[in-house]
Amino acid sequence: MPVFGWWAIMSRKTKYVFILAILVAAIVVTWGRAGITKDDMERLRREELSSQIREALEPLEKRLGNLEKGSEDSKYPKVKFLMEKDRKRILVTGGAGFVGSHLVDRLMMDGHEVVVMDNFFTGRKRNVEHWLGHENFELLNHDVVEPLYIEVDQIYHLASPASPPHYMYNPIKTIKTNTIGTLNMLGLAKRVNGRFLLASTSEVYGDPEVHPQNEEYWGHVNPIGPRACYDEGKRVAETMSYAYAKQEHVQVRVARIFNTFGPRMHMSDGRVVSNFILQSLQDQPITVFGAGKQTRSFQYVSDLVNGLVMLMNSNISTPVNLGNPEEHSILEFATIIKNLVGCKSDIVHVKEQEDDPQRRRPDITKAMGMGWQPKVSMIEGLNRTIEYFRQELFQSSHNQKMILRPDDKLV
Ligand SMILES: O=C(O)[C@H]1O[C@H](OP(=O)(O)OP(=O)(O)OC[C@H]2O[C@@H](n3ccc(=O)[nH]c3=O)[C@H](O)[C@@H]2O)[C@H](O)[C@@H](O)[C@@H]1O
Repeated sequence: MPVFGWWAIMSRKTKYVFILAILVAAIVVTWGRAGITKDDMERLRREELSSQIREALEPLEKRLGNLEKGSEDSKYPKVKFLMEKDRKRILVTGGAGFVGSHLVDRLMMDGHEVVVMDNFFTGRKRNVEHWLGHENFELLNHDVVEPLYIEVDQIYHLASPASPPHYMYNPIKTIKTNTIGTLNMLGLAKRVNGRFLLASTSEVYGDPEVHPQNEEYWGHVNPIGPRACYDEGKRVAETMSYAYAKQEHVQVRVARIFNTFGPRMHMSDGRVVSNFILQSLQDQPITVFGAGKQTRSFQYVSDLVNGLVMLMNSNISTPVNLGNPEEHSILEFATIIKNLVGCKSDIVHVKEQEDDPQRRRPDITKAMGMGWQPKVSMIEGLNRTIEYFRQELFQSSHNQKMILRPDDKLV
């Protein structure tokens, strides 16, 4: 039907409504065109676009935030939170060394503030690298032979080379470290009224005539032999500690540490455990010095660390042996390591060392009296250490450095 036909049959009222609707539509279109400019359209388009981008980015930002938070949490091993009154400021001299770094891990994880002082002669930055930047941690490149003025509550004085080839390498420096270095640290303990723990050694017993060695034994040391720089250095360090205790009322603790081993020993440490393990892992001859009848008793490093912390916080001011009494001849020990590694190395006998102590085993009755005893068996400790050196060899052959954190399975 033509349009005019419709118009003809529409009622008058419908015609008015129809005309009104057309007018309103025309006005809206004209006003709309005049009111919304091109710029407005562009702005609206941009706003729409940015809100779409924001919507798309929001979940990504959230995920990124979570990832950052996660990596922040796991950047450092977990430390306890200690109230101000319980938190101590603790100096560890030689804190980047083998034993020192394990002690630092323990003190950090217990929630204390730890200052590590090391001259990096035998210590390595990578032993404490996992704490760099932590608010409770400070690393000082400082030689203990120079005085240090800081404020601390406790001092663990471990600074000194401890492996025979290292301490014999520069005997005068070893003597200075153990005498002047110890005097400096005792002076600091006196000034700040702090507690001082000396890492002494089973070497104060020399080549012992008493077996096993208890703390009452005065020792049998050659004062002019090749080991004297260390043995006599530690003996006079003990003497100085008790002089400061008597004269200046410094609170001193003395740990006589017996042979200790574990991860983070230096590849060129030169002591028997690292030598035998590295030789076995590389199918090289295992070098027993002399006939190998001399004995040693080996403790795992975590047991030593427990003992050091316990002793520091005990009220025992006289010397305490810390060691594992399980005794083996060095020849037996070579066979044990060879079997654990499962290698083809030959055991060879090379020239014996001058003044090498023939028997060594701690009497730990006194340490047990303070509630301490070794928990890690020699075999278990050796397996962990073998694994550590296996990884160390692999990484160094790939030009990578081995960093062992306390929350890694090995420790
Ligand atoms: O490990 C330690 O904690 C101690 O190590 C040394 O004392 P030492 O018992 O002579 O340590 P090693 O050099 O490991 O020697 C142990 C025995 O193994 C022998 N050895 C060592 C190395 C080697 O390749 N082959 C070998 O037969 C040595 O002659 C010695 O009889 C230090 O002098 C101590 O201060 C330190 O506390």
